[in-house]
Amino acid sequence: MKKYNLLISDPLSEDGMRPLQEASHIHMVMNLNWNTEQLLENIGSFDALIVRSQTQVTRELIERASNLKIIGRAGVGVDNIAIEAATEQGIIVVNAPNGNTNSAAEHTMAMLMALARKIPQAYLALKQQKWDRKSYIGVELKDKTLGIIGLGRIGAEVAYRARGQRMNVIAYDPFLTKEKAEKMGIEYGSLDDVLRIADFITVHTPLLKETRHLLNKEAFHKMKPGVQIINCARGGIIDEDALYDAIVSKKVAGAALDVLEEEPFLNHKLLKLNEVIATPHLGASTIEAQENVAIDVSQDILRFFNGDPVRNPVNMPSLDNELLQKVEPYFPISEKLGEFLIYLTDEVVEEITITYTGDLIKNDLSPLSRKVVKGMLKRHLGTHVNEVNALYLAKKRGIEIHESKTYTKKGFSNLITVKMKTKNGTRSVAGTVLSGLGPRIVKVDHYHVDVTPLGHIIVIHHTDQPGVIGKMGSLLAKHEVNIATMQVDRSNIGGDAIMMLTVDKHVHDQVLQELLLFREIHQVRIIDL
Ligand SMILES: NC(=O)c1ccc[n+]([C@@H]2O[C@H](COP(=O)([O-])OP(=O)(O)OC[C@H]3O[C@@H](n4cnc5c(N)ncnc54)[C@H](O)[C@@H]3O)[C@@H](O)[C@H]2O)c1
Ligand SMILES: O=C(O)[C@H](O)COP(=O)(O)O
Repeated sequence: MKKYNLLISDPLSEDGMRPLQEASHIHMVMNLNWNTEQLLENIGSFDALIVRSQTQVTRELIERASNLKIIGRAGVGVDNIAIEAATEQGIIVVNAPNGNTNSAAEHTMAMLMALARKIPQAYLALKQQKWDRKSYIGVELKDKTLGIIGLGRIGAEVAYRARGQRMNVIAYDPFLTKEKAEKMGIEYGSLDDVLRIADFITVHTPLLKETRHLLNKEAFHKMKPGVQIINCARGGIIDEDALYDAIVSKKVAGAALDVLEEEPFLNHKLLKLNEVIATPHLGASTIEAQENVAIDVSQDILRFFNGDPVRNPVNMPSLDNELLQKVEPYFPISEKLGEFLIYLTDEVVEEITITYTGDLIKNDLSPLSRKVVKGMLKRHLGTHVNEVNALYLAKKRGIEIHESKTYTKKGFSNLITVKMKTKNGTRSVAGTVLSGLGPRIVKVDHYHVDVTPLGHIIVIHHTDQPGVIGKMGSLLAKHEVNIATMQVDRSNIGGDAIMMLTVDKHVHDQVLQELLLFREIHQVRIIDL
């Protein structure tokens, strides 16, 4: 049995990793002390890598990772992973988005309360033998307004907890509707509303181009005097210079920070301000969260190496069980349609249109489209192409991919038609899965056929006239090529026709050349699927 080498480069829960430890086909190496150079030097021998937020999985590291197939992030944020580079290399990235939600929300509440009551500052004074009750007068949370920017998993949990503290909550999230806010018992607002109204502002967005420095000089300017800020999401969402100035100018009364732009942060100027309290990125650091994320990521790594679809892909569409059950039977035919079609041309492919017809169209069919494109590219790019990088590789080669859906049924409960445009015209192939019989190619261009897409296939375009089949049969017999099945269709009597043969062995070029010597035969394609 093939053994896969797995590197774990950040501290993870041992209990959570047990499924991987017990898997006989996984060889786990835990190395928490490698510096960047050592990582670069050694990454080439690993099939899988698991990290938290500490290891920087840069483009350079990914480009050195010639055997890497999967990167697991035991947590939510993937801003330490060069996702684009991973996608280009066909490396799947998975994360564990649900396991630390609760802990991060609880940490946010702990920071909110500690900030409001100046607990860390008072504790520090006590440790320094100072009994000072005047300097640490706080504020109540009850009836204050908490502004939440980013109402995803953690933001929503924070909202529920803040309501429990009898706070008013106003939230901004591009996906938040008035109805949803009402249902949650909170107010829905724009970003400006949140900045203007809130007494405390907590951010819970990912770090993206759009969220970098979301709280900047202008944003602080719009806030209420005396506002307090919490960041238990990602360093970089807040412009740290702007926050520093806003605190020094007394516009902002305090800030609680679990994360900063550069970590570890020991000598940051913000930490020198009395108004700032901080923790060293501890939002997910609970026994429960660490066990949860380690289990989730381990299971996805195992699923991947067992050939099963992963649950939490970051650079591919995710497939829940319900969707998987519907689309999985169509995986083989989708890939074979792509593989088959590419044999029909010697020209550069400019455009691919994948049309889905039938019951399946209510679902996200992009996993099938990825299979089609993978099948097409595989012939020329080999095993390097997979479901992760197929669309990227097609785009890089200037191939436009279109997907369309139509309800109109044409005799099959579901039909997938793939059309390929080259400078010489278009060719197409359609396929389905027949109940109890499996995948079938049912149409090539406008001809109807019924062929299992497997093994060696000869596609012959010819003129419909007596004797062609006989001549062709004798020629194949002369070369000891046994015909397994044969399909014929034509445009009209005496017009253009197609013959599709499945044969028992690979057909050599010599046979193809001899077939083309027959006047009635216009084109021959030898296909090995
Ligand atoms: N401190 C920690 O240890 C810790 C632990 C867990 C998660 N996190 C971080 O917390 C953040 C949130 O995690 P999550 O699991 O809730 O993610 P999530 O994807 O469930 O939620 C993020 C939300 O932000 C919203 N959003 C995106 N752009 C926005 C914008 N410009 N303005 C307002 N909202 C926007 C999204 O619509 C989404 O609803 C992430 O940055 C994650 O990395 C930190
Ligand atoms: O995004 C996350 O999941 C958190 O920031 C946790 O990061 P960590 O795994 O390094 O604690």
